[in-house]
Amino acid sequence: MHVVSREEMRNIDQYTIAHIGLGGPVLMENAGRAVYAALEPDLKAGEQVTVVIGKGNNGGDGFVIARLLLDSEVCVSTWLVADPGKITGDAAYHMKAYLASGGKIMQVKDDQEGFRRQLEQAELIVDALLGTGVHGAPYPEYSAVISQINQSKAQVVSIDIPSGIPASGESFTHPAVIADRTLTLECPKLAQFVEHAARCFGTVHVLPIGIPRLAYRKAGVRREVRTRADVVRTLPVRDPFSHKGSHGKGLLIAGAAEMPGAAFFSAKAALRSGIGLLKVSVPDSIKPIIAGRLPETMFLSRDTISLEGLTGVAIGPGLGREHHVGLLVRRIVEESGAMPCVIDADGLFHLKNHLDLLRRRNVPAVLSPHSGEMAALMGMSVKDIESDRFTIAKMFAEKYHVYLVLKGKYTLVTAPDGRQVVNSTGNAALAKGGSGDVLTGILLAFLLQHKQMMDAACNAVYLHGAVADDLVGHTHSLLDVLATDVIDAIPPVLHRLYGDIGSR
Ligand SMILES: NC(=O)C1=CN([C@@H]2O[C@H](COP(=O)(O)OP(=O)(O)OC[C@H]3O[C@@H](n4cnc5c(N)ncnc54)[C@H](O)[C@@H]3O)[C@@H](O)[C@H]2O)[C@@H](O)CC1
Ligand SMILES: Nc1ncnc2c1ncn2[C@@H]1O[C@H](COP(=O)(O)OP(=O)(O)O)[C@@H](O)[C@H]1O
Ligand SMILES: [K+]
Repeated sequence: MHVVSREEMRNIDQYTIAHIGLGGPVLMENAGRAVYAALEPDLKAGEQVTVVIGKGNNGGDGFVIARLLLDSEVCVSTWLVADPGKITGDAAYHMKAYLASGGKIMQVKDDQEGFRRQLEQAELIVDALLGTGVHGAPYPEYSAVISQINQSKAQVVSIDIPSGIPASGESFTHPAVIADRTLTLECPKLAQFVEHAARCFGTVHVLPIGIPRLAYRKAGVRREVRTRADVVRTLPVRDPFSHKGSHGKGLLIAGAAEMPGAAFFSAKAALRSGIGLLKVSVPDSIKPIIAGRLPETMFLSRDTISLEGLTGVAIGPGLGREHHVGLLVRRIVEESGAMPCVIDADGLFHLKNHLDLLRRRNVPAVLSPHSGEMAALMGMSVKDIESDRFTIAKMFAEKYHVYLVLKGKYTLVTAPDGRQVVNSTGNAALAKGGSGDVLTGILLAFLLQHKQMMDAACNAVYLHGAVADDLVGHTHSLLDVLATDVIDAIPPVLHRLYGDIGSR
């Protein structure tokens, strides 16, 4: 499933209309019908449904929905914020069809009191005020209606996007509808994955409206949401005659005297994720603790680290910030140029002023910062990163020729060529120390087993989140999931994914 900016969505619509020949009114009819079909199962006879309509094509969708509601058992009332005489194009076409079907239109500006009463009675509000075409803060008459909708006790369903939200995820301070549910047309817009905007969407359902895939290709969209089907299609399948050397020989350089856990989490997660052989390098002082818990690993002393015979390396979790550690990080990044190298946590800290090392590598490195680490790498604030993460991630990955795993609620993986994949799994149970270390281990193991680095990174992030979802869905709450729980719950999730592979 693609994820688009405002401009990309406009180009996709225009291509479909101009070159595929599906007219705007057809797409609008499809959109309205898809929304009606999504609403229908929950509609109750006699229910008060208020459709609030703006001047543009989002309002046009509203007219189609209102027309279909006319023939249902609900009581529909349709309120217009704009002047009907100013409605043009496809929206005017469907306004006419609505009126000709016996529908009535009220104008908010003509009957403010009636509108207030209507919202008080309403059980369901369909928000078709503003869609992807909004620019800047909603005009005063729209803002007033938005705040009335937000004060109402009715269920609010936004069409395409909660009205007022800038679709490309730009930061904003103006009012926007806070929906209980958003019925997104055709494909998700960037704003759905950007924190401030995302909070306004409620539950999201994406409704196809019949746009062919060719239109996405023509519009040059290279951004997707990872689905379970993508993961099942790309997980590595073991050759029955394979041996331990076939599944990667990795080295994990992690841990410090005061942070032994990080090395343990990454190592155990790598083992649970299928790595063939794992060597671990921790300071001698903590080796006995780690070795006692990880009998499956071999150990390399920090002073004699060599990459010979290895096929991949991960460096960073709990490493510490001393000067000599920085030298080690830079040496490893330079010497591992011909194999995958995951850089996380303190590894990123030490790389901050040496990012050019990344460009000299033959095999792109995989960096897995959270927003704070990304902000430090870029010399920006976390707020700046969060408000423009798609653009910043793309710029960084292209500039330094890396796979960037920008972690967060919707972890975003960006390839060196700018392709982007948004992860859809995971929950706030992962907002706890150690979760990132687990991901580093999964990343290392997957990079050494997948054919394509992008698939490896995306599948690792998907699995990490899916395990947290599985735990919270069955046995845990959002509070009590530990990094060790995530590691221990990898097997049942992988088991089910591999069960599905049987039929691929
Ligand atoms: N053929 C198409 O392009 C299709 C469009 N669709 C719908 O059309 C929407 C996009 O339509 P439009 O591009 O007409 O845009 P919108 O309906 O989102 O709104 C733009 C309209 O609002 C006005 N406007 C812009 N900024 C404003 C502001 N700050 N305050 C108040 N009014 C403002 C503009 O003058 C314009 O008339 C989508 O979100 C989707 O719901 C769907 O019907 C599918 C087909
Ligand atoms: N609210 C959340 N929803 C979904 N995933 C989350 C959330 N908070 C954190 N995560 C995930 O948990 C991991 C945390 O990584 P990180 O901050 O590096 O943790 P640590 O440094 O403690 O190991 C990331 O993969 C991140 O995407
Ligand atoms: K809307």
